[in-house]
Amino acid sequence: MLGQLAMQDPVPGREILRVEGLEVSFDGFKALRNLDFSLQYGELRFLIGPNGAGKTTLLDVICGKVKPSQGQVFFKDSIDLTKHQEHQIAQLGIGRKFQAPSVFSTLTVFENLALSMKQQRGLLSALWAKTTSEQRERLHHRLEMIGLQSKARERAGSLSHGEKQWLEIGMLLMQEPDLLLLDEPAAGMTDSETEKTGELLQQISTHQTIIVVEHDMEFVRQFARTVTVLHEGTLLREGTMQEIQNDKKVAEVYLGRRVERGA
Ligand SMILES: Nc1ncnc2c1ncn2[C@@H]1O[C@H](COP(=O)(O)OP(=O)(O)OP(=O)(O)O)[C@@H](O)[C@H]1O
Repeated sequence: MLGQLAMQDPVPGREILRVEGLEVSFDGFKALRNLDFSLQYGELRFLIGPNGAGKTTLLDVICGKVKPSQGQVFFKDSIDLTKHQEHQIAQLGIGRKFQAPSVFSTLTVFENLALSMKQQRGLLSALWAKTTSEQRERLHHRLEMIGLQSKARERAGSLSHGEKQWLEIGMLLMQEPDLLLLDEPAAGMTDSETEKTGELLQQISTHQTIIVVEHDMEFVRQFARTVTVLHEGTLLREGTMQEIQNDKKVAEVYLGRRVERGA
């Protein structure tokens, strides 16, 4: 059942995700309230908002980490994610990456990717089993995509912070998710690493859909097509970065600060 649903073909121009009337309550405090949000296949959507706006909570609900007190989250039209557990949601095709990279530092880049392949085998048998030529092709394709071909045999622990982040994105891609949820993927990166990360996200979004929670407004300005602004647990504005930057209400909720890098 889960497998069948996960194999539905993406249809560009249609919704992959629809959130309706979402409410999340932590001991009576509403981190999300009456939130409606939708996303089309192939979007690279940036989610911004001041601290405590509810961005992480929204990703937590989508991936099943947090259960809402009200509302629904539909994936691919008919799958209500609120009715599924975290591991089932991962199987359905939603991958989550947290801010800090978590790679196996004593294994090589290649081994990290190989271990992450969508497969039925356990961790150890996956490590020792021979890869098929089709799998090797997929691995090399992802290595090339994340720009780590020349470092395939190096231990992941020796990579720079930026390279570890790309490796983790590559590991996520080995699971072939239809929707990726990324939490500040460029945090702590150098300018050139940040640029490469933006290009990588754009490349990924030619085949998959991405939601990025981001605080770095320069990064958002450079790579966002559509930006969603959350404030106090609900949707404040949605539009291009230019529209968002010129919006008085958005400027207000950022406490009068200009919407600048690190805001
Ligand atoms: N497990 C929890 N228990 C109690 N309150 C929580 C919990 N998780 C989040 N909150 C509260 O819910 C609100 C929204 O938090 P959330 O982390 O989603 O915001 P955010 O927009 O991601 O903020 P930031 O940009 O600072 O990460 C905050 O006021 C936060 O303190």
